[in-house]
Amino acid sequence: MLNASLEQQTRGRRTILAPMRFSLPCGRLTAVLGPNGAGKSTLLQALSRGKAAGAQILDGRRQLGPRDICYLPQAFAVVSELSVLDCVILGQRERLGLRVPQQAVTQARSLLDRLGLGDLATRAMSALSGGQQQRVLLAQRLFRGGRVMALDEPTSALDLHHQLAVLGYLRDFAERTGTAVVLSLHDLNLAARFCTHALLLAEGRLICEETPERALNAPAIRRFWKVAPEWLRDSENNAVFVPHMLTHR
Ligand SMILES: Nc1ncnc2c1ncn2[C@@H]1O[C@H](COP(=O)(O)OP(=O)(O)OP(=O)(O)O)[C@@H](O)[C@H]1O
Repeated sequence: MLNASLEQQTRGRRTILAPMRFSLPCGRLTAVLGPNGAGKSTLLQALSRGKAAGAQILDGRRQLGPRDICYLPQAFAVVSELSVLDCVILGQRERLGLRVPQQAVTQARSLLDRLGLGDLATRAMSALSGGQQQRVLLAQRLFRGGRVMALDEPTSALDLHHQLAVLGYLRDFAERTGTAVVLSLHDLNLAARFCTHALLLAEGRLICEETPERALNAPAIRRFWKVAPEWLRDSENNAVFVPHMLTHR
C-alpha cells in the first residue's frame, strides 16, 4: 500500500483542491470519481508532478520520485508522423536512449498485439482515429511502466469493446506487476466493475476513500451527480445502476 498526500492546489487566487491524504493499493485499480470540475484531473496531475505540486507518495518511508510515476493526461491529439511502434518505444527513451535492442522492439510489438493494435504498428500516429491514438498512448505508458500509473480518463475515446478490453488489461497488468493504477472514470458502472478502491471528489474536496460500491451510494449519487440511481442486476448478479434525471416536485 502506498500513502499519498497533496497540499492545497491553487490556480491564481482560486483554491481548486483542498489538502488531502489517501492510500493507493499496489496491484489494484483505484478510481478517481466525481462530477465535472470536482478536481480529478488536478489530483492526477499533481501526483505526476510530485514535489513541485506539493504532492508526495510514500512506499513505507521511501518517497517515490518522478521516474516512479507514469502519467497519461486527459487531452491528446497527436499530429506526429511517428509510427505507432516508435511512439510506444519512446516510452522507454530515458532508459534506452538511441540504442533500441531487438528485445525492446519485440516487447513493444507484443504490447500492441495485446491492445489490439498489432496491425497498426507501422501506421503514422497522425493517421489514427482518436480511440486508436488513445490506446497507443496508453501502450506507451504501459511500456514505460512505474510504481504508480496516473491515468486521466484513459477510456474517454473508446468504444464499448475497447473500454472493457483496456480496463481488463489494466487490471491484469496491475496484478501482474504490482503497479498502483489510479485512474479517473466518468462511467461509474465500469469503476465499480474493475476498481477495488475509489476516491470520491466533489467541489475540490476528498469526500471519501472507500470501495466503489460504498462510495457510490444512492445519497452520494443524488448529491454530487444530481441524478437518481435505479439499481438493477446484470446476468452475473453485479449491481448496475441506471441514472435518471432528478424530478423536483
Ligand atoms: N487554469 C485554471 N484556472 C482556474 N481554474 C481552473 C484551472 N484549471 C482548472 N480549474 C478549475 O479547477 C476545478 C477542477 O478542475 P479539474 O479539471 O481538476 O476537474 P475534473 O474533475 O477533472 O473535471 P472533468 O470531469 O470535467 O474533467 C474546476 O472547477 C476548474 O474550472
